[in-house]
Amino acid sequence: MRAVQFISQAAGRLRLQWGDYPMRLSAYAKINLVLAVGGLRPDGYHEVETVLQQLELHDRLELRQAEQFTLYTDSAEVPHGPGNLVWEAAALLRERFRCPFGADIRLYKSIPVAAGLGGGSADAAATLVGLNELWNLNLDLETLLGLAAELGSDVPFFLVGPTALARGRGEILAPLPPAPEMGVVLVTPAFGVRAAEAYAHFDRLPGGAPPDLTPVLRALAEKDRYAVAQGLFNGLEAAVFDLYPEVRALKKELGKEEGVLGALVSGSGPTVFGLTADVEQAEVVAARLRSRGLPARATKTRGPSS
Ligand SMILES: C[C@@](CO)(OP(=O)(O)O)[C@H](O)COP(=O)(O)OP(=O)(O)OC[C@H]1O[C@@H](n2ccc(N)nc2=O)[C@H](O)[C@@H]1O
Ligand SMILES: Nc1ncnc2c1ncn2[C@@H]1O[C@H](COP(=O)(O)OP(=O)(O)O)[C@@H](O)[C@H]1O
Repeated sequence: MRAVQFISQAAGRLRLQWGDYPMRLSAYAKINLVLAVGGLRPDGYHEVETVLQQLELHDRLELRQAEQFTLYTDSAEVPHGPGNLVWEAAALLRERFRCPFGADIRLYKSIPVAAGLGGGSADAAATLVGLNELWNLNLDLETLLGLAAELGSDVPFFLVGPTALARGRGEILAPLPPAPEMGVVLVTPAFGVRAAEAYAHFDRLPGGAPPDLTPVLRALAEKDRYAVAQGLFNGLEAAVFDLYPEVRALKKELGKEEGVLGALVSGSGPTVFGLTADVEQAEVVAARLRSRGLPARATKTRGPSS
């Protein structure tokens, strides 16, 4: 892993601001522009090669020093204690570094849960960064990346963003040039899909040809949003469609919309995203879809300094 390359970028990746009290962080969602899935490994994970891109859509966290450790969240869809990735990240730090400290953490969810948008992973990464500051642990990025990988395959990416290539089970990162700014329409059905379920079903289906990542990597380097949209690929998509045919229908609907340059299921789904030239176009498309009763929202890609 080229973790060292990321050290100087660390703090800027998660928007981190704290005055006297409390510390506030934003935890940004992701989409997978490309997700190539390889073989099942002896440890139960699949080899992947994926281009991850952060979005402006984000959860918010507030942290402050306290005697005990407590977690409040405004979402009824995530655990309010153990099992919440915020709780798990804090527990890992406390146990590994024998931290005697407590904290009150408030988590305000905006990223849909179990939607393929990496919300839990983003929250976990933000918690690692926030508590590292709050508790003065002085852990370097390489250490944080290792802890992040223990919490989940996608968590390390959220320490670096906004655009990266991930390999292995998702934890081996290489930076990529930030994507050109694009509008993103998200259509998220009311049900969730677990990553384990999508990968397990992938194993039951016949394998396809592995995609060539070169066009998307070139498109990112050239900041060519049309070529990025042309290169979209998700190896889990067929499994998600097979399990949930309504997701295939949603992708068709979104792909037909004027102004949508390309559409794809994000990660293990069920969110389908559509790329547009800018956020204004994404808002127009999302409003049109909402007027037809579809659960759509607009956001945009996150850039290096946003
Ligand atoms: C599919 C992806 C695409 O970015 O994300 P989501 O769309 O779910 O957010 C990731 O691979 C999900 O990453 P993450 O959600 O962190 O997964 P983990 O908690 O590490 O693993 C959950 C389960 O998914 C399966 N898994 C995960 C990653 C991987 N490379 N191979 C796998 O087979 C395993 O069954 C594992 O037990
Ligand atoms: N802070 C959190 N936010 C979202 N989901 C969480 C969180 N903590 C634990 N989870 C659990 O993690 C699972 C995956 O959620 P999420 O990260 O939103 O989805 P995905 O892996 O599809 O991107 C869900 O079952 C959810 O209950």
